[in-house]
Amino acid sequence: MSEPLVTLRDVVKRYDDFTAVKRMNLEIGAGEFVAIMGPSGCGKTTTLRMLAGLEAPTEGEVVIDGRVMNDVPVHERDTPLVWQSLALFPFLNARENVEFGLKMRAVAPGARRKKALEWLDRLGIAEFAERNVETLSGGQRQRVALARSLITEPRLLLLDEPLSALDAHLVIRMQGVLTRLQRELGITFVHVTHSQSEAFAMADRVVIMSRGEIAQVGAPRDIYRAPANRFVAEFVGRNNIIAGTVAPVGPGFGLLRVDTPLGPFDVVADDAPRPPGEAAVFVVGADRVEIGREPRPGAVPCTLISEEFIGSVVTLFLEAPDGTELKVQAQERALAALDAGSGGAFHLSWSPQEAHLLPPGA
Ligand SMILES: Nc1ncnc2c1ncn2[C@@H]1O[C@H](COP(=O)(O)OP(=O)(O)OP(=O)(O)O)[C@@H](O)[C@H]1O
Repeated sequence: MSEPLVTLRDVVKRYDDFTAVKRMNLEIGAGEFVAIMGPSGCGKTTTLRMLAGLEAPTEGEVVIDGRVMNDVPVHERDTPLVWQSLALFPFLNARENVEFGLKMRAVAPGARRKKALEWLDRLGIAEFAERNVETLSGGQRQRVALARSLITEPRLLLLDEPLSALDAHLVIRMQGVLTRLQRELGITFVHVTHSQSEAFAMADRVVIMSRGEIAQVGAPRDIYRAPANRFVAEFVGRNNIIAGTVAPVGPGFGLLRVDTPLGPFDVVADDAPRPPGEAAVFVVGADRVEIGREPRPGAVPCTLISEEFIGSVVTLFLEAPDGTELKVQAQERALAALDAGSGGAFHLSWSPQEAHLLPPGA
């Protein structure tokens, strides 16, 4: 990571006797795109509001660009926050809304007008400059809000679910707009979202929070393929989580054997001490499971419970004889040959390389 622009050092936020953020430590590099995600109430917005100066930490330090910001009021900061409801001024047109930040900085009318038009153009909405914002569509208003936040050229832009009110096709377009802008401008983005696809599509690093704590920080691929604990494995979804105990005799070759109710499985060993009989949990991505009609050595026999279509990708939910639910994700075309609709037995398998061990006790 580049030099950190933002450092959260042992940050705690309490509301009376409820702790919304528990001793959080995080560094965000200059020019990084970081997404914060997690279930409702996990402390995402509280964290973002502390970065924006809308909340003061109860303990710890929020450092931005080398300066401790705990007590710096919002109007002395350069950390605009864009959120779902936008809070555009309804009595101003698009250009006037965008100009607002420069007006507050006493920039001359001609100069700020020119700059506002440049930003509206950059966001592809120059033609709406003189329109009242109330008459614009959701996506257009979202762009006005972004232009208004970016016109002061902040080093850090905070985004709180900015796309959650938009239609699915607009979300994809706005994701493109946001990532392009972020790369072109080199501004650090911290983006709070409920949406995994949004976070994984845009962010360099994703922070997963649970109950006021960071559960994992990493590149989207690492979070997806190598979850640090059961919470993350379940939260990112489409993972098969299989629990067992370390077998008395291992297969060697860097592999560990885990005895499970589905049978013994070999998985890639990690560095943790793994005495025989100790609990071991591993994760296999649903898209890494092979499914066939024929029994194969080591494959798990299953019956199909349900199917879910998302575009051309299908997820099959199956049940093993002991009641364990397993998921398989594949292209619809690849599954057509299996004739899933006719019922009957399926056999699932995966290679040891696709099985990711969770750390002991995680
Ligand atoms: N002003 C406040 N007073 C008391 N409790 C608060 C206050 N603000 C937030 N909380 C609590 O802190 C916890 C974290 O809230 P926060 O808004 O950060 O969650 P979130 O992860 O952003 O959730 P969501 O996804 O639902 O927006 C919640 O339990 C919330 O009720």
